Amino acid sequence: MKSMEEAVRQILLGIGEDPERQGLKNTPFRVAKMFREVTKGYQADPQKIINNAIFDVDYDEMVVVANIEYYSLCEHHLLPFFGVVHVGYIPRGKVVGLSKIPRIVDMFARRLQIQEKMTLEIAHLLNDALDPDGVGVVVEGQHMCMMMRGVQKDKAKMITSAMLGSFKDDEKTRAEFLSLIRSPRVEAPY
Ligand SMILES: Nc1nc2c(ncn2[C@@H]2O[C@H](COP(=O)(O)OP(=O)(O)OP(=O)(O)O)[C@@H](O)[C@H]2O)c(=O)[nH]1
Ligand SMILES: [Zn+2]
Repeated sequence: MKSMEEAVRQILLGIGEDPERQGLKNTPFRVAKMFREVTKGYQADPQKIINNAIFDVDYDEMVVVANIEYYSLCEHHLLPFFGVVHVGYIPRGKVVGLSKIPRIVDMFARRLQIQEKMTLEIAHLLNDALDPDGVGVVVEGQHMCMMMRGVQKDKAKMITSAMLGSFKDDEKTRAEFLSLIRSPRVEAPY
């Protein structure tokens, strides 16, 4: 903790600032606290998040939760990337409590990430926990490291997907999922 604060102090010195001036005096403390907050997904236990909320149900049609907003940090630049996640699955006897899906998204988003890995991690956790007929995850992301620096393309959006089971093997299932998340009724807020 103290070493994180010292590291932030060094960054302030590195950019030519005066870490002792009034506005910056508490900044090393604030930044260390902020980093712990936005990376608290490392401490989360996936079993604890979902174990108590798996329910036996006969429902065997597609379940879709669209437009789950997330904020993550790219592991290359420690700058935010953010957007929405769409999750779909076809249960095989077991469903998960609705709120647990955004909690799973947050658990993986609040780490240093690349979007592809986060997409896969969400899909595999649901697949392992529910043993469903299939899982689909689509992630839309805008990356600050590409918007405010580097190539500076602020309209470019990255779209990644992970399709498992019937979402991978069955074209109709995949098409149904993609059409549900593209429906104007679930238009992304971004
Ligand atoms: N595939 C992928 N790449 C990412 C993600 N977040 C950031 N990147 C990219 O990671 C790459 C790192 O490339 P480097 O050449 O090592 O770093 P850089 O010199 O800062 O690259 P520029 O951004 O092109 O200036 C960049 O192309 C970023 O756009 C992500 O979630 N997925
Ligand atoms: Zn980056």
